[in-house]
Amino acid sequence: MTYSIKEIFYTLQGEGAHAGRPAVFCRFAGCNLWTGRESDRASAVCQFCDTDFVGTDGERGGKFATPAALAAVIDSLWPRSHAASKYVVFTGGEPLLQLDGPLIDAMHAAGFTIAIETNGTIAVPPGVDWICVSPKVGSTLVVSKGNELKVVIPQKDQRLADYEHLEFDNFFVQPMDGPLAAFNTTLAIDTCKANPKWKLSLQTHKLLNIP
Ligand SMILES: C[S@@+](CC[C@H](N)C(=O)[O-])C[C@H]1O[C@@H](n2cnc3c(N)ncnc32)[C@H](O)[C@@H]1O
Ligand SMILES: Nc1nc2[nH]cc(C(=O)O)c2c(=O)[nH]1
Ligand code: SF4
Ligand SMILES: [Mg+2]
Repeated sequence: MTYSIKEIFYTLQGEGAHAGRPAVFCRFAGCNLWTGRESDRASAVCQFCDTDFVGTDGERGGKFATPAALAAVIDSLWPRSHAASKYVVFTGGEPLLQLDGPLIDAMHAAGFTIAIETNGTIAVPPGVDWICVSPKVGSTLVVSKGNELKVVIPQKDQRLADYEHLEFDNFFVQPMDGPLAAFNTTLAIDTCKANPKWKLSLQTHKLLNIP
């Protein structure tokens, strides 16, 4: 299939259990919970998105006709002679609308460990090495196990207890960015202190002013 890619960049993973880890980010275009158009935000299932995932016009974005072509661009960003630590994060938009077995195989063939950031509404194909699920109130969660559950708080009608039985190795709350970011950060800290099942995930790339 042809992959529609918004942007590809090399940075540090900003969030979750791997915060600080060098990673190539591959951002797929499109999402199943919002069109990405501001005029649709108020009626979207997911209304708080901080990301432009519309189109293929970002850095190194485009339409890639084969897994090998996409894997080659991702691989070209990894520093030469440090092949042992190759790490790619597939995000979006919603990466599971496009990430498939042939692309997973191509990344593994190039020596990468593969992570995804997903909203959890679409099943994860076999072979993904690190699964981060960030559930959205109002959507149906179908991915009930993985490596980290990263819940953006607060969301209307959200109950953290609904997630605590799921099979994840790490449970994070991440403060919702936006006009109430400072309030939401205090709320997230208080949430973790009151219920230590949860750990704090900050969007450290925003604090550092890196992509
Ligand atoms: C842009 S999403 C793309 C991947 C996937 N669609 C998802 O929602 O997980 C990447 C991460 O950013 C989080 N995120 C999006 N908007 C946010 C905001 N305003 N504040 C905090 N985290 C946000 C998402 O919950 C998700 O964990
Ligand atoms: N540095 C950095 N870390 C991230 N972790 C998840 C991101 C995402 O947008 O999926 C992201 C991102 O956009 N930048
Ligand atoms: S599901 Fe993810 S990409 Fe889609 S609108 Fe929500 S945060 Fe953005
Ligand atoms: Mg982001």
